[in-house]
Amino acid sequence: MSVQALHKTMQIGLDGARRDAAHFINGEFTQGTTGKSWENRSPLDNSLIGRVPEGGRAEIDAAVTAAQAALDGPWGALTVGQRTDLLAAVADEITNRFDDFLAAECLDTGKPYGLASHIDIPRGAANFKMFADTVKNISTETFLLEQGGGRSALNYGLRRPKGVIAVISPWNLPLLLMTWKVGPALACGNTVVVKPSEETPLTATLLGEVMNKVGVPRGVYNVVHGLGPQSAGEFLTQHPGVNGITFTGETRTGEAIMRQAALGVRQVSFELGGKNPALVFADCDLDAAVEGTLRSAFSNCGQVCLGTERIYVERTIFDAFVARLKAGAEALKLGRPEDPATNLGPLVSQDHRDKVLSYYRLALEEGATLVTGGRVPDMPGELANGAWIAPTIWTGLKDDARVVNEEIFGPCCHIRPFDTEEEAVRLANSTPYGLAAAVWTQNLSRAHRVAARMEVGICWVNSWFLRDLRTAFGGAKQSGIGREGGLHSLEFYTELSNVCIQL
Ligand SMILES: NC(=O)C1=CN([C@@H]2O[C@H](COP(=O)(O)OP(=O)(O)OC[C@H]3O[C@@H](n4cnc5c(N)ncnc54)[C@H](O)[C@@H]3O)[C@@H](O)[C@H]2O)C=CC1
Ligand SMILES: O=C(O)/C=C/C=C(\O)C(=O)O
Repeated sequence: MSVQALHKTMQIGLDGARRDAAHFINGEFTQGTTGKSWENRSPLDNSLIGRVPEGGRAEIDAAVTAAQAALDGPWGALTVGQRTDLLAAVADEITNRFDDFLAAECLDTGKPYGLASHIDIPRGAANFKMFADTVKNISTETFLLEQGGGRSALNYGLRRPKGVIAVISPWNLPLLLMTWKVGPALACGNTVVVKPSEETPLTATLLGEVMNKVGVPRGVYNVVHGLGPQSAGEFLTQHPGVNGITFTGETRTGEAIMRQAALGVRQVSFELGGKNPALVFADCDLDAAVEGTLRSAFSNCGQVCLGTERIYVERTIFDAFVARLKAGAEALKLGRPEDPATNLGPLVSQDHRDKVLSYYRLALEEGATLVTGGRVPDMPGELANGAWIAPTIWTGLKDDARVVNEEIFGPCCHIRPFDTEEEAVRLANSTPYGLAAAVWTQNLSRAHRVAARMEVGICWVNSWFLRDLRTAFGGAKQSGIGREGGLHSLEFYTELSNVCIQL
């Protein structure tokens, strides 16, 4: 199906010939009152997808007020069973409208259908289903305090929703990462105001239709579009009616949001940037290590915070690994989302490509050997106007090179040899980030030993992006604050109080 045909399949908010986005406030689609908007352009060919309204303080106020009213009213009055039934219905409706969500996500991001239909959209549904199941089965602690003389007191924990949660989400996995926060927030009984990334407004808007269709009360799920600083993002995170802020995105943005959250001492949950290492030992299954590293470096055009940008390979297999990764990268097919042969789409925007290209230039200035890529590829027809970029591999950089230390967020990686396990661990940990690592070895003892020493939130062994949604997920060091996933999400999305009863 062509992108033009996809435009016609979708019915978003204020429907029209173009796919204009809309705020979704108190169960209604609206263009808001600021009169400001921006163009949403396709990263495939720079064509106009539609316009996106920019929300201001009035829209944020209206959304937070609606969210609070829903908490005080119909949403707060539901039993856990009624609430989780509604969230299961949300999951089912996302699945019913799979093609609409797929079209919207691929319009905004240009990512291949093959990727979005296996990862982004199913996870959008699973994030509601899994947390609905989780909250039906939670218990809290109980302690009997023995005071002596036959007296005692019973203590038990109670979990209450935190209140109105601000969700600030990025553009790389828009539906997946937004619902990863909205799912547990609603399952725990909160209401949300979402500020999606300005690059990818469509799936958050479309989810509003799903909420209305299945009967989620108005005000429970709100969306206000806008930018970050001095716009909807900042206004939302500063709003005194917001009780907690959850954010996925760049570390420096996390710092800004943390300052905003300090007003009124609101709690934050952050999943931030990374500069993730892969350690490839000579005793690995080389086929699996090459295939896994190809995915971890290049999937989603390298726009995955868990992706690998630093690869350390034991010297005895270094040349073979570099040659095989190069061959794999050169075999990746760039193309349109709907083409089943496509492996890689474009980057999300021209601006982001400018940023990634600046690192491609910097790598050469810093003395890298270019193994492959490093350029803008020739694309046919109107695709020549898109944000395309070639998958790129470097070797030969010094450990203190900026390209080896700064998050680039593009389809690129640097490969460096190592001689000992100790050296590999030291190199992997020599970063202020601590999100993810991948270890490739068939030596079980080494796998456990090295994994235990990785200063990260998640360490994959002989795998990558294998996600069990019940597990703790988040970043160490400058890669985040807190953990979400399964029961861990309750720590942020609920307030735990202790009841102490003198018996
Ligand atoms: N998952 C990740 O780790 C991601 C990392 N990035 C990295 O971040 C770089 C910049 O990309 P951006 O889209 O600009 O990411 P960003 O981190 O600046 O923005 C993410 C979200 O935060 C919002 N935001 C920005 N400033 C804000 C503020 N002061 N208050 C409240 N909200 C604010 C944005 O509007 C957007 O919704 C990329 O080049 C990439 O390197 C980008 C997207 C995701
Ligand atoms: O929750 C997941 O499975 C994936 C998370 C990925 C990111 O947080 C990211 O790429 O930003």
